[in-house]
Amino acid sequence: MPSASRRLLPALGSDPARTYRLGIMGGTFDPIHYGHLVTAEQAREALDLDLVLFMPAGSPAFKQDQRVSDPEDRYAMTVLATAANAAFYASRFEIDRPGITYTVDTLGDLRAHYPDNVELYFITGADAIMDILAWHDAERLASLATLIAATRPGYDIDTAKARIAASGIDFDVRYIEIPALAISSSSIRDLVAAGKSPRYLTSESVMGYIHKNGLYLREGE
Ligand SMILES: Nc1ncnc2c1ncn2[C@@H]1O[C@H](COP(=O)(O)OP(=O)(O)OP(=O)(O)O)[C@@H](O)[C@H]1O
Ligand SMILES: O=C(O)c1ccc[n+]([C@@H]2O[C@H](COP(=O)([O-])O)[C@@H](O)[C@H]2O)c1
Repeated sequence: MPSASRRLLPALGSDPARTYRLGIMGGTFDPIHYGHLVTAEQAREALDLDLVLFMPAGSPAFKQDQRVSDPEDRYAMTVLATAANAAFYASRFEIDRPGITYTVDTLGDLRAHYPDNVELYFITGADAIMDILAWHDAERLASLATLIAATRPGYDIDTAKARIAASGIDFDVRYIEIPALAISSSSIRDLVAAGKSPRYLTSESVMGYIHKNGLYLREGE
C-alpha cells in the first residue's frame, strides 16, 4: 500500500495488551442519510466498536452502469454528516484508490496496515448482505473481517441468512436489529429533483451542501 494511503487511516489506541475493534461502514453515500448513521451507531454499540470508518466507495462495483455523483461531493457530505460523533471517521481511503472499488481490496489493505490486535468489522444493511456472494472474491473477504448485517425496511434478513448459510463459505456474520428507517439515497435524490424537501431524512449540513452545490436537480442524478 503506498504511504500516502497509509496516512489516510486513523490511529487506534496503542495498548498492545488490548484488542481494538474497527468498524467500516461502506457505501455510495449519494447522499449519506440518517439510515446510514443509525446503522453505524447501532453496530458500534452492539459490537462495542472503538471507531467506525465511513468509507464512500470511489467507483461502486455494482453501480458501474449508473450515474453516481463525484466522489469528492460524496466524501464532503460524509464529512459533514459524521462530524458530530467522535467515534465516526470519514475516510478518503476508497475514493483515492483508482479503479473499481472492491471491498476485499480495502479489507486486505486495512488488515496489512493495522496490527493483529485490531479486529475488522464490515457493516452492511440487509440489502447489501443479500448479494454478498456475488461480491468480488467473497471467499477471501470472509477471511478478512467479521460482517455486521443490520435490518432494513423492505428487505428480509432471513433470506440473506439462508443464502449465506448455504454458500459453504465460512462467513462470520453478526445480525443486528436496528430502528427501522425507510430512507434511501435514491428517495432523497428523487425528492430534490422534484423540488421537495429531504429535511429530517438527512442532516441540515448535508441538505445545505446539496443545495449549495446544486446536486440532484435533475431526475436520475
Ligand atoms: N435505511 C437504511 N437502513 C439500514 N441500512 C441502510 C439504510 N440505508 C442504507 N443502508 C446500508 O448502508 C450501506 C450503503 O448504502 P447506500 O450508500 O447504497 O445507500 P442507499 O440508500 O441504499 O442508496 P440507493 O438508494 O442509491 O441505492 C448499505 O450496506 C446499505 O444496506
Ligand atoms: O466488493 C464488491 O464486489 C462489492 C459489491 C457491492 C458492494 N460492495 C460494497 O458494499 C457497500 C455498499 O454498497 P452500495 O453499492 O450498496 O452502496 C460499499 O462499501 C460497496 O463498496 C462491494
